[in-house]
Amino acid sequence: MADVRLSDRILDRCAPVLNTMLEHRFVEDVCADAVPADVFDRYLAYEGAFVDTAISIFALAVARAPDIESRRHLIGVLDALANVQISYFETQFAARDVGWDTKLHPQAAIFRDGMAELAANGSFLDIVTAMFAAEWMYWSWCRRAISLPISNSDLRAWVALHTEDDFAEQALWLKNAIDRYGSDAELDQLSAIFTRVTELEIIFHHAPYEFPHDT
Ligand SMILES: Cc1ncc(C[n+]2csc(CCO)c2C)c(N)n1
Repeated sequence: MADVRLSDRILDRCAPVLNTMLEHRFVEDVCADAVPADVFDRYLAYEGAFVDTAISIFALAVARAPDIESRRHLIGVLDALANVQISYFETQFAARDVGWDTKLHPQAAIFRDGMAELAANGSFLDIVTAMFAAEWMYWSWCRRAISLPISNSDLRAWVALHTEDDFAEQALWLKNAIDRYGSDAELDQLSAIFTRVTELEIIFHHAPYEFPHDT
């Protein structure tokens, strides 16, 4: 076991919950080209809010990073979030009935608040692991989905964004950072964070299907 990387041990430990997320109705609907239009609209509103939150989370990671190499990399992530991902939502929202001011479904708010809390209270490695869970999961299912027909070109573009080299490198950087900065003694703690994030993801991806909501 000694030669198995910490990040792979975490993935192994968390495989059941990760697989549950990878089989989520939303993922299955994307792969079956069957996401209802109103579900996609609400998903985009909640996603846009999360990408905005992700900027704050990565900013905390920059603040707590142990060296300049990590800081440089994470500042690049912040740049991509602010100038590539947010731009995608600006274009989408201009053409739709939803936007930055759309009220979050309570379950989308649970995800946002849970992620923000993990970051606020977590160490550099805790934050890296939380975002590794979120990015690795998207990279995994989007690679599957991109080889299937997706008739909505906006949804297709969103899936494609998560299969590009830049995104893959980012997910791999997080994975490698766990191995570089973590130790086996942290396996339990980091696996708990990975599990918690993936549970929050499952809650988040139910939200666009549950409408109307009145809270
Ligand atoms: C709900 C949700 N979970 C994970 C991702 C994947 N993802 C794409 S960009 C980004 C932030 C940093 O790059 C993350 C985590 C997502 N988009 N939405």
